[in-house]
Formats: sequence, structure tokens, C-alpha cells
Amino acid sequence: MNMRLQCADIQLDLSYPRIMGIVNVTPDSFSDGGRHATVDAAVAQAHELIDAGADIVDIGGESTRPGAESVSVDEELARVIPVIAALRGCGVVVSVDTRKPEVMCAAIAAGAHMVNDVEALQADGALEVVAQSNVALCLMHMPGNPKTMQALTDYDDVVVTVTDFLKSRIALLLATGIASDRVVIDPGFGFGKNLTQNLQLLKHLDRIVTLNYPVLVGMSRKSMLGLITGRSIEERLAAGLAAHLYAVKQGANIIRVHDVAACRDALTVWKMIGDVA
Ligand SMILES: Cn1cnc2c(O)nc(N)nc21
Repeated sequence: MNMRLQCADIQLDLSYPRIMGIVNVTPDSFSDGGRHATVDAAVAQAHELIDAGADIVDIGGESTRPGAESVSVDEELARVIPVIAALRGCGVVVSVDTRKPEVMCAAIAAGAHMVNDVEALQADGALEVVAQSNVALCLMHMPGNPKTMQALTDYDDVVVTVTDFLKSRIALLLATGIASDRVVIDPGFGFGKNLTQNLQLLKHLDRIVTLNYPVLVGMSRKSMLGLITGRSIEERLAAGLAAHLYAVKQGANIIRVHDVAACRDALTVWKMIGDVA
């Protein structure tokens, strides 16, 4: 695996695990003070995550949780572009979490260094938009879309299906001329997988790691952790740290979390152990 991820003008060293902090710019994420308050709150939250140790901040304007309603292009643009523009020069990788080519294009123009697409650039025009840039790309596995995916959990072998999907997307990107050091892959925990299938993907994550591309995982606060522990969404930090450290042990390179400070401490312990003779 290449140890440096090309994120536009930033090269991210992946010789040790990195943290992607989550910034949801969706009105229900913040006190409903309307657009301006939402953008300001999102920018402030991004800076909090950066101060807490995030290597990447992931700016999303459309919820991708199961059953989530889709958001129009104009609404998503209005939510995320002002935040991305305000983060120009912030010193860390700024990622845009979107499935829409129009949002990718505007985000890249506003200074985004990475596109995080839960649909792995399958939307018409998405591949063309990113091929004309040098941003990093995260390709995630999701059957269907957030409204249909939870009914699409009939796999012969979820690890084989997900691995084959990621291999096919990688091949398509390389054939489009996209450099391999821009590509990150992600099994998509919680996207069209039941609990057993999520745990199988985690247990056998090494088989995705052997595709030899940086692996991003995101299990923070997800329902798979609630099903195991019985904890509510606000009480899943310990479970999330355990799952993410297991993924790092399997070779994951980037973990996508809400609680950056706690994750930073966990990875600092991890790195110290790794660095000792
Ligand atoms: C936007 N989003 C929500 N969960 C995610 C996950 O697990 N991976 C990636 N890449 N994006 C996610």
C-alpha cells in the first residue's frame, strides 16, 4: 500500500492510523438557528475537531443514515460550500461527504482536498468531475441507497461481495487515469449490512486491506454498536473505540469518528506501543 495519500496539495502520511472527524451540516445536527447559524456552528465544530487532533474533517450536508431523505443539490450546496470555503487554509485535509457531482465540483473549487462518496462515484458525471482534479477519493460499498440499502442484505458472502465491488471500482478509476495514490477504500459499515455481516467485515477486514489501498472505516455511534451493547447513540464511545482499534489492528488506516479527542488518545497509546522496541 502506498504510505502517502495525495489530497490535492496535501500529502497525508499513512504510516500510522489517522482520524477523520465528522461534521454534519444538517439543520437537525444543530440548534435550529437556520442557515447562518448552521454554517457558523459547523465551522466552529470543525475547528474544535481539528484542535482535538483530527487529521481530516469530513463535511456532509445530506444524512446517509438508513431511511434518510435525500437533499436537493441546491440545499446541499448551500449547506456545505460555505463551510468548506471557511476552512480554506485550516491546516488539515478537508473532505466533502457527498454523492452529487455538482457538490463535488463546487467543493473542490472551494478548496476541498478529498471527496468521500458513500456511492463510490457511481453517479453520472462523478468520475469525470474528480478525474479533472487531484483530490483524494474514498470509495465506499453501499448496496442501493440510504432508503433501500437495509433491505439489500442478501449476500452469499459479504466479505467477497464487498471486496469484489471495491476491486471493480478501483479498476474503473485507474482506467480513467486517476492515480492510485489518491484512492481510499471503505467497506461501508452499517450500509446495507446486518449485525452479523458488519462483524464479519470487521473480523475479516484484513482481506480488504490486502487489496493494497488505504482503508477507511466508520463505526462511530452506529446501530451495530447499539445492538451489541444496548447503549443509546450518545453512549457508544467505548464500543466504538473497541471496534475501531480492532480495525486498526487489522490494518485500517483512517477511522471516521465523532469523538476525535477520545480517539486521539486511543491511537496515541496504539502508536506508542507500535513504536517501542
Ligand atoms: C458519510 N458516512 C457515514 N458513515 C460512513 C462510513 O462508514 N464511511 C464513509 N467513507 N463515509 C461515511
